[in-house]
Amino acid sequence: MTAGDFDKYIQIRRDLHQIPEPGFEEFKTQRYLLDYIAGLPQDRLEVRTWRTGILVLIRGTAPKRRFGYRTDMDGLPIAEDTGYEFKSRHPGYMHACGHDLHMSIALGIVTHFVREAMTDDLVVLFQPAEEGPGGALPMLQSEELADWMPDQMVGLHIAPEYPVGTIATRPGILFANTSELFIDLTGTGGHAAYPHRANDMVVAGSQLVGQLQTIVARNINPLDAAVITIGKVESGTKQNIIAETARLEGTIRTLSAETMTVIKSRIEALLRGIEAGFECKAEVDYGSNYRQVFNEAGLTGEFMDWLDGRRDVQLVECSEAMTGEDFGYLLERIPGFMFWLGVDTPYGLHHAKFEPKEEAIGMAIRVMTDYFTWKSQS
Ligand SMILES: CC(=O)N[C@@H](CCC[C@H](N)C(=O)O)C(=O)O
Repeated sequence: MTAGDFDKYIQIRRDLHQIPEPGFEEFKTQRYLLDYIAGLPQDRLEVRTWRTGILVLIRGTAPKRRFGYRTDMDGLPIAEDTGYEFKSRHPGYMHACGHDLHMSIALGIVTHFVREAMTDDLVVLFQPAEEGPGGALPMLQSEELADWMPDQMVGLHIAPEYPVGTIATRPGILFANTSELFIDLTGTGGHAAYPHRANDMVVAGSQLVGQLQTIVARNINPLDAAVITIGKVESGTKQNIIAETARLEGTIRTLSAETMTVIKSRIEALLRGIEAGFECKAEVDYGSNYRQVFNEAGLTGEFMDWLDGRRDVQLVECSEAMTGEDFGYLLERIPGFMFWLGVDTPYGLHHAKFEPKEEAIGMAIRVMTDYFTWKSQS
């Protein structure tokens, strides 16, 4: 592939960047991807859709194995604040987690192997709803994937903190276990001047936010990493009305499944305390839960050794991160690994000013196509 070809994938990323959509509503994104794939030589290609996702099988010349590669597709509810000319055209939505780059890289991989067939088969999964409620598990369980199940799975995620050219990964756990967290408090609303006749859920909710932060600080071994973040609080309608309800929305992250259980039981204990203390009702819903991303040691070690010989890659053996990824479900069933791809930007994932360096797209396509070709020959 030439540098000119890589420019095409930058344009694709920019097109996709303009149409970020919520999980399982990636209709325009799916249409864009299907139109692109329809324009490729079709002789080795089979395409299936599953909800808003796509599965692409590229038949090898004499397949003995089936490799798998996965990209996510959805955007985030963030009002974009970049300086891009190709800003999101969907108000309040943005590709702020790199899924536009991920998809463009996946199209580059598909394009390469329909033109230059490898011996083995390759299945490329365009998976919806990574940010929630999670597309990986139902896609894994789908009829569409059942007879195309790969023997090995690879995925990447862009990393703002590393320079372009860097690949960071590790054998074992890479990303945390996650659980969403939705708490609803219900009390009694009323006039702001008569607090004694009401039961104020702004006060109960505020106390609860503080109490939740004591779980990681006071109930979890400091050597066992865990996070509770409340990212959204909703309560009240007007400054002189006592709020009847409060809703807290957040996420829990842990490096072990046991710690997740401990945190959930502590949350429930605190909710019983809030109910007793504020004479209100407290309900919790854990939304979607993702398994840890656990890199299979043999394949990850082999990939890292292979990368070590490349002059265009700076390999980093990184620490675990408290990010989550439903790719963990794929790795629970199929051996494989995920890695971070450096995109060098001062603003982190999920930030409105997030501007990843696009040169990483070509680099990732080159590394992944070389890797699958090498694996297919080994
Ligand atoms: C890579 C990344 O940023 N992934 C998300 C996954 C979110 C899972 C779920 N909706 C939750 O919030 O728990 C992340 O926030 O780590």
